Amino acid sequence: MAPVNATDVNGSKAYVPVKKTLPEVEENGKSSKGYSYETLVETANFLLSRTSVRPRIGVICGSGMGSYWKEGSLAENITDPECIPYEEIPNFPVSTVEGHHGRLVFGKLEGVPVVAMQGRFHYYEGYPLWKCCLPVRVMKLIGVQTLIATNAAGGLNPNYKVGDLMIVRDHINMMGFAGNNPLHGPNDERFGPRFPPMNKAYNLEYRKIAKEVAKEQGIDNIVREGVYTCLGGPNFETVAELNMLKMVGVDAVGMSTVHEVIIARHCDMKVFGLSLITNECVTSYDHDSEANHEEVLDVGRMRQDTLRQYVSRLVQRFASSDDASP
Ligand SMILES: O=P(O)(O)O[C@@H]1C[C@H](O)[C@@H](CO)O1
Ligand SMILES: Nc1nc2[nH]cnc2c(=O)[nH]1
Repeated sequence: MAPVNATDVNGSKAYVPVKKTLPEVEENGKSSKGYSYETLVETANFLLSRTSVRPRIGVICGSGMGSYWKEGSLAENITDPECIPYEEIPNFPVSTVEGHHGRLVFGKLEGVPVVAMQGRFHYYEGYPLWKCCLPVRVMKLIGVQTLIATNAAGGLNPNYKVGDLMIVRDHINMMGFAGNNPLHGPNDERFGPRFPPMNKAYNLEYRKIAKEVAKEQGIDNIVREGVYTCLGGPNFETVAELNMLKMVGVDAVGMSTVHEVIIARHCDMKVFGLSLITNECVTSYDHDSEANHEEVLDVGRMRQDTLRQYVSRLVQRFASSDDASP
């Protein structure tokens, strides 16, 4: 495009667009569009060299599931644990959320080899989406085939109560509507296709198993199934935003998971999503309460035994179901 004339019709200086190519932001020599396949292989090889467990299932422990505290949480229940702090893992981001553990725990849950992320990376911490999801690709490279992504979320469905669990049936990628997608940028076919489908994001068989296990454990009265959405955070939502989300069919609102699931499905991992409803979304101006992070953590602590027992059994049942399938 030719530069516009520097003098506008009134004789004053007009804006002159300068044609320049913005450099790709480099961080430690890595492109802003994501680390290369080879770089992530380096990270995966580091983890394989530091651990003896070879997990097929990866669990992301959300805010309601012991990413903040130790005693009684799922990750603390892993037997023969091999723990690696994020700071020691090449190319890994570090958790900036105060109190988050920030480590990978390799070991066994009900005899099944797993790796758990104790502390995840959120967009609101300042990481681009691709970086928030980097651990999912690393999991894939070390042999993980199933991702269990858990989160804390606000309950928007009026039938939901604080302390309920929601099996994620589907998600709405709100941030993606604005063009912010973890797959944005060049595609490496070694991870997956340029245009991955997303209509079977949350594995149907796992969802059936999760309902069966809820019955067996006598918690089916608190286990729901619904649609999750992620907003960038860190602020909680306005009344108007929540009413809009309700209208489009959202049952629970959080600040994670959706982009991790997109990356997992892109590289053909099977996915199960679970939300802990930690607060009621306020959809009326007459309502006095306000969402807050302390409540999220308190409800997580209150439900930690139930969650630990439920997710541990799910791991065991998903593994047997995978073994049985051709
Ligand atoms: O990591 P998750 O998605 O469980 O954490 C949610 C979102 C925010 O980090 C936090 C808000 O309290 O809970
Ligand atoms: N965006 C969002 N994230 C949450 N995490 C826990 N509760 C909430 C909530 O109400 N909104």
